[in-house]
This record gives sequence, structure tokens and C-alpha cells, in this order.
Amino acid sequence: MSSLAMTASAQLERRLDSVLTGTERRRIAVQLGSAMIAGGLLIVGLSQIWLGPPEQRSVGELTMGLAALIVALPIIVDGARGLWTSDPNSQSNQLVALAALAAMASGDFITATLVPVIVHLGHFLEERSLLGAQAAIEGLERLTARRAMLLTDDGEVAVDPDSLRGGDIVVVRPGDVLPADGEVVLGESTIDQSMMTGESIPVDASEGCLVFAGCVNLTGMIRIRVDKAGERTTLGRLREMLAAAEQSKTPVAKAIERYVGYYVPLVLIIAAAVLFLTRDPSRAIAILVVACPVGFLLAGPSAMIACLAVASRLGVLIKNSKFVEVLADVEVAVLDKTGTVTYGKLELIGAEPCGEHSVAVLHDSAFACAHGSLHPVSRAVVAAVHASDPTRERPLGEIHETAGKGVRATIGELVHYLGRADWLTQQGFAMPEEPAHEGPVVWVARADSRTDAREVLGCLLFADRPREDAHHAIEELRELDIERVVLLTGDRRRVAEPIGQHLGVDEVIADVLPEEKLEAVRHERHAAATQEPMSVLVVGDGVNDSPALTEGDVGVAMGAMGSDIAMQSADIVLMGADLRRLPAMIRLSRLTRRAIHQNLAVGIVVPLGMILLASAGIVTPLAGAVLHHVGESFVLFNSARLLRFR
Ligand SMILES: Nc1ncnc2c1ncn2[C@@H]1O[C@H](COP(=O)(O)OP(=O)(O)OP(=O)(O)O)[C@@H](O)[C@H]1O
Ligand SMILES: [Zn+2]
Repeated sequence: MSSLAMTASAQLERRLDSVLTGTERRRIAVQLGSAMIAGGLLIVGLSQIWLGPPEQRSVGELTMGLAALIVALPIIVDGARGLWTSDPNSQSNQLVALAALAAMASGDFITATLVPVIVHLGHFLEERSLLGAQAAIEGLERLTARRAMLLTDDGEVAVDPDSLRGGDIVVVRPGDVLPADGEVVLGESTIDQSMMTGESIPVDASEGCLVFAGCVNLTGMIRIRVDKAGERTTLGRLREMLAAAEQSKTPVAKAIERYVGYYVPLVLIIAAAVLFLTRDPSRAIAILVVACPVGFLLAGPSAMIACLAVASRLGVLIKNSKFVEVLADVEVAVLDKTGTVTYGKLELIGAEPCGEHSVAVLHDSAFACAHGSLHPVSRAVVAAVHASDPTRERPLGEIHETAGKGVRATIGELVHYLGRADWLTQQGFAMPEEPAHEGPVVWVARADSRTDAREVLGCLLFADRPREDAHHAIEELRELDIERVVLLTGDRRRVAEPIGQHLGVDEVIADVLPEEKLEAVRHERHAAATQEPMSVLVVGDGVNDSPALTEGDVGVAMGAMGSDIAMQSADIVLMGADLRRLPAMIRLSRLTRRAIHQNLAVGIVVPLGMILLASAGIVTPLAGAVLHHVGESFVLFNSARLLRFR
């Protein structure tokens, strides 16, 4: 355990180090360098004025003017550029540049030099702490394996992981980062998936296990057959989504940007008015200095970055930061059954052949369909067949899946069916009585196109285990004042009802098709008697859930191991299987929203108060340069508090 903790902290340090990129380091070096040169010139100039003969006075002033110019010039340039591009982030630079120019014009070179230096220094410190939060996100970048050991006829060759193709075999040694998503074909090991799923306990991996790029191989040497490489891996998609999320803006941030254009002119008018009334340039300069709206501008982004960092540590992927605000207001939770409140790892526990058909025939037909589908039922069939006959070949044929209904496989003249009863009825089969079974039941049938004979071969009986954490997750949702919890499933009522009762949900909606799932979600949104639509959270894992996930106010996909399309339709992805991350995310989003509101209040009140004090001549320009960081620091510390979220 302690060694694990050590590697974790070493990892974190490496990541923090890598956070300051070359360009950033250079920029900071330039800023610090110019600040030091300016400070030196300032001292030289001052000593010329105070200690030197009176003729040197003007030389001393020139020296100090040079000092002011060195530190102010970059800010003036940036501020001017901001005028063209109307970038709200350059507003503080515009104000500081104006203040420095005004101070220079009034001959106050000490202020003109020190104000930009203090502002720069403050921003440098702020950036460090902000970047600390960002580090957690950028850590994903570092997870990407730099090389993969490809197994070729000539032995192992080191290649770029992006160049891997499906079907390649790669060798992964202990300590290596997995270069691609794929299946273990040889060897046994334990694998640290914590960066992907947020679960700290390493998992065992042996032949047949699915493993993911970005996870760390800990103990054994394994061979992996590549399924997806490069940007198509789960990690690759994760990175893309995170990059998009960081750039996305919350509604609050968007609203702010609309008004921010008026801010600089307003401050200028106030400063001009104060100058006109008091004839005291230092008051006007002080106003420009303290008016820096940095705290205000950072209010949203800093909290959001902290929130995204915590989420990614918990193994939760938020595709767009606007969903943080939506999540905070959720009133109804709609949960899928298979794969969401249950493990979705079905187990084939029995078969009931019809007539004189054998169980083997039943299995053959089912396997012909199942090997072409990723549905939990199909996976279970494949697993069961492979367990009894590991070398079983996958039959060639044309496979067609209808989401929420079943799979059809055409092999020669025979058409095999695996799916739910009502779907088979539609296909023209005469369905027998349903067996009494408390778990999922799936039917197998076969049609012969030569004779037009259609016969039901029988049914397969499955067992699924409810997740232990589902019960607690739902309890926690209720503690968070979620008004309604609904269980929504394509499975039969007979299976869903007891699970729903055990979990304590308000309603069980069973036997629905994918479109009906969407309908049900739409209904939940408009069910309330009030005019306001309810805010609905939808959680699901399968292909059959994707329409519903899109329809909900916020859609959550379960697990990186769920279906790709569910992950694409969702707004949030729970990488791990722990359902309790759901209430945790709602709590986090509420805390984040509160932090943003606090930040905004402080970000507005502090500069306004300071402007008043500066107008009254209580805050001097230099004091202002120090004090205006108070608001910004509060904002950043307040946002950083979110990082402690457990
Ligand atoms: N690919 C498939 N292979 C076999 N049976 C399938 C397949 N797809 C759907 N079915 C059948 O249709 C039923 C409904 O499927 P659907 O995917 O909508 O829901 P589910 O997986 O049972 O449960 P949930 O909606 O809770 O995830 C399944 O119970 C199964 O009987
Ligand atoms: Zn499901």
C-alpha cells in the first residue's frame, strides 16, 4: 500500500513539473528578468536623484522612466492587442497599462514601475495555484504510452502506439503503460486502472480480459491483441472530451462576457470624473489599478477547472462544463436496469428446449447470433459457449441486430434468431408459454428459407446480480432531495419489479423498447402539474439507452466498458462501475455552483469597494496594486477548496 502511495505521489510530482511547459517557463523567466532589471534601474535612478549632483536629476528620471517602460511595455502591448481582439482576459492589462501610462505622465515613475511588477508577480503566483488544479487534467496526457512493443515475425519491435492496428499483438511488461485497448491473449497480471476508473484497487487480468490504454501493468508480462489504438481508444476519446470541456463555457460565464465590454469604459469614466473633481492624478491612477476585474473573470473558470479535476480523479468524465450547472438542479433520476443497477454481467444458468430439440442445438443457434453483438445477453451466451468449448469457431454469416429486440444471423439457408418474445412473435413465430424464471429470459428460434419452416428452439435463462452499491446510491440521491427515482428497462416486469422494490424506487417501467425509453423520459420531464418542466437525469449503459440519454436534461453513461454509442450520447461518463459516484457528482456540482456564486460576489464587491476607497484617496496606487489581489486570491482559494472534495 505505502509503495503504491509513493508511486502515486511521485507520479503527481512529475505531472506538476510537466505542467509548466517550455513556453510558459520562458514567459515567466522573461517577466521575472525584466522585473529585476527594472528594479535595478529604479534603484540606480533613485540614487542618482538623491545622492548625485543636481545636474544628474534628469538623468535619474530618465533611468526610472526606462525602468517603468521595461515592465509596462508588455502589458501595454497586450492591452492594445486585447482592444483589437476584444479578449476579456486582457481587460486587467488594459487597466494596468493605463494606470502605468498615467503614472508616467504625471512623473510618478516609482508607481509606474512597481504597479506592473506587483501585478505580474501576483498573477504569476495565481497561475501557479491554478495550474496545480489543471495538472490533474493534464495528467491524462502523460498516461499515453510513448512506445508499444509490437510482436512481429522477427520478434519484438518498438513502434509508435498510434501506428498500431486492430489485431496486432503487443507485449506489455510490468511497469509499462498499456499502449492500446484490447484483449489479453497470453499471461496474467494485475493492472492499475485508477486513472481510468478512479478505483484504487488494481484488478487482475488474465487471458480473455479486456484492458484499456493508459492503465498501468503492474505485476506480470502479458500479450494483448489490439482492438483500438490511438485516438480511438477510450483514453483517446477521454482526452478529446476533456479538451472540449475545458473550452466550453458555463451559462454564467457567457452572460458575464456579454457585459464585460462595458467595464473598461465605465472605469475610465469614473477615473476621469474623479480626476476632474479632485484634481488628484494619483487617485485616478489608483482607481485604474484596483479596478482590475481578474477575480471576476476567474470566478467561473477557476471553479470549473477544480471541479473537472476532481471529477476526473473520481473517474467521472464531464463532456461539457455546462452540465455541472444542470446536474446541480436535477429533480428526477431515471435509471436503466441491466448494466446500471445490476452488474450487467449476465450468467447463462439454464436452457429450456422446446419439443425434441437438444440444448446443443439451442446453444449453436444462440451462438451464431450472439458472437456478433455486445449486448449483455449475447456476451453471456458467448462466454458460456467458450467456457465449455474454448476453441469454438465463430460461424461466418450475416448478422443484424435490432436494438432492444434481438439479433438475427443468416447462415446459408438458415436464419437464426436470439431475442425477446414479442419481437419473435412479430417475426412470425408461434411463441410458447413463458417459463417461470426470476431473471432475464431470451428466446432462440430458427427459420429455414427453403421450406419456410419456422420453429422456436427454446429459451435461455440468465441470472444477473444487482450492484451492492445501487441501494446506497439511491438512498444518497434521496438525501440530496431528488424527488423521483424511476427504473426503466427493456427487460420483463417480472424481473424488474423485485429489483425495483429492493432498491426502493418510485416506479418501475418495464418491457419498453428504445423509443419508448425516450418517450418515458420525455413524459417524466413534463409530468409535473406545474408549468416548469422537471429536470431529468438519465443513466444507462446500452445501445438501447442512447435515445433516452440524449432526451434527458443530463445523460450519464455507465462505464468505459459500456457501449460506445451510449458513451457518445451521454453528457457525463462514469468510468468506473461505482454508482455512488452519481450522488457524489451532484454534490460536487452543487458545491461548484455555490463557489462560483461566492466568487462572483467577491469578484464584484472587492473592486467596487476599492474603487470607492481609491476615489476617496484612502487607497494609494501602490496599496491598490497589492490590495487588488485580495479579491483574486479569495476567488482562487475558494475554487481550490473544491479540490479537497472526497
Ligand atoms: N443483442 C441481443 N441479444 C440477445 N437478446 C437481445 C439483444 N438485444 C435485445 N435483446 C432482448 O431484448 C430485451 C430488451 O433488451 P434491452 O437492451 O432493451 O434491455 P435489457 O438489456 O434487457 O435491460 P435494460 O434496458 O435494463 O438495460 C432483452 O432482455 C433481450 O431479451
Ligand atoms: Zn442496460
